[in-house]
Amino acid sequence: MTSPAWGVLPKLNTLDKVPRPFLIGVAGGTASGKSTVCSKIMEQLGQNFLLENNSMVTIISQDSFYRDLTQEEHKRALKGLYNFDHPDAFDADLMLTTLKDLIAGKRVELPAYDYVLHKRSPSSCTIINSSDVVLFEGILVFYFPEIRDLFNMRLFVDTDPDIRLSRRVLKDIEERGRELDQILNQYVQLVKPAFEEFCLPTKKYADVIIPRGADNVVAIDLIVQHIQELMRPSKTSRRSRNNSDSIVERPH
Ligand SMILES: Nc1ncnc2c1ncn2[C@@H]1O[C@H](COP(=O)(O)OP(=O)(O)O)[C@@H](O)[C@H]1O
Ligand SMILES: O=c1ccn([C@@H]2O[C@H](COP(=O)(O)O)[C@@H](O)[C@H]2O)c(=O)[nH]1
Repeated sequence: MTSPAWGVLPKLNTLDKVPRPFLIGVAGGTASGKSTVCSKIMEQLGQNFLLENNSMVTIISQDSFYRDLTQEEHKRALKGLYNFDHPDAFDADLMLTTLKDLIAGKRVELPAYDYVLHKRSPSSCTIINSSDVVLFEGILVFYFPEIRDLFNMRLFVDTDPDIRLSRRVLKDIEERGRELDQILNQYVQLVKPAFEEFCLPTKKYADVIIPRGADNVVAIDLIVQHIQELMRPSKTSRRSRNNSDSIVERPH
C-alpha cells in the first residue's frame, strides 16, 4: 500500500498503535439505554481484554457537562420548563477541552451531575486517569462537529420511543423525585421535540446503530470483539484506524 493510505490516519502517532485512549461516542435518545450499553461493553471488555492486557475502560456521561444555570433558568428547571435537551444547555467548550485532555493522556476531573438540584456537584467529583478505552455517552455527543470528529468509533442506541418514555417516567419518579404531570409536560414540550430536531439527525454519523439497546446482545458482542481485535497487539500486520470508514492495513 502506498502513500494515499497514510492520509486516513491523521490521529495516529505511530502505525503500530491504535489511538489510546480509544474514544467511543455513544448517542441516543433519553432512556434509550446508553449507560446500560456502555456498562455492558465495559463489563465484557473487562472480562476479556482488560485482564489480558491490564488496560482500563472508563465511562463518561455528557450530563457532567451541563452548564451552570442562571437563577431564572434554575427556577424554570424546577418547574420542568427549562430545555435540558437543547445543545445550548451544554458547555461544549468544556466538553471539547476535557476530551482533548484525555486524548493527550492528562488526568481530568468530572463533577457528577445532580438531577434533583439541576447542577453539577463538585463534592462528588470523579478523577479520570488516562484510560485505554473511553466511552462517552449522551443525547448530543454527535451534535457538536469538533467533538464528533474526536471519536474513533460512534454508536447510536436506537430504542422505541414508547419504551424510552416509559423508562424515563419511571426514572424521573424513582430517582429524581418528580411528579408525573411535570414529567409528561417536559417530555412533550421539550424532550421529544429536541430529540427530533437535534439528536435523531445525528444517527447518520454512527458507525453502528444498536436497535433495542442493551437487549441486543449480538450487536454488543460484535462491537466488543471489534474493539478487542483493534487493540490486540499483532506480530505481523496491524489494522490501524481513525474511524470505521477508514480501516486500513499497515503498509509493509
Ligand atoms: N434493555 C433494557 N431492558 C430493561 N430496562 C432497561 C434496558 N436498558 C435500560 N434499561 C433501564 O432503563 C432506564 C434507562 O436506561 P439508561 O441506560 O440509563 O438509559 P440512558 O443512559 O440512555 O438514559 C434504566 O433504569 C435502565 O435500567
Ligand atoms: O437537570 C436535568 C438534566 C437533564 N435532564 C434530562 O436528562 C436527559 C439526558 O439524560 P439521559 O441519561 O440521556 O436520559 C435529557 O433528556 C434531559 O431532559 C433533566 O431532566 N434534568
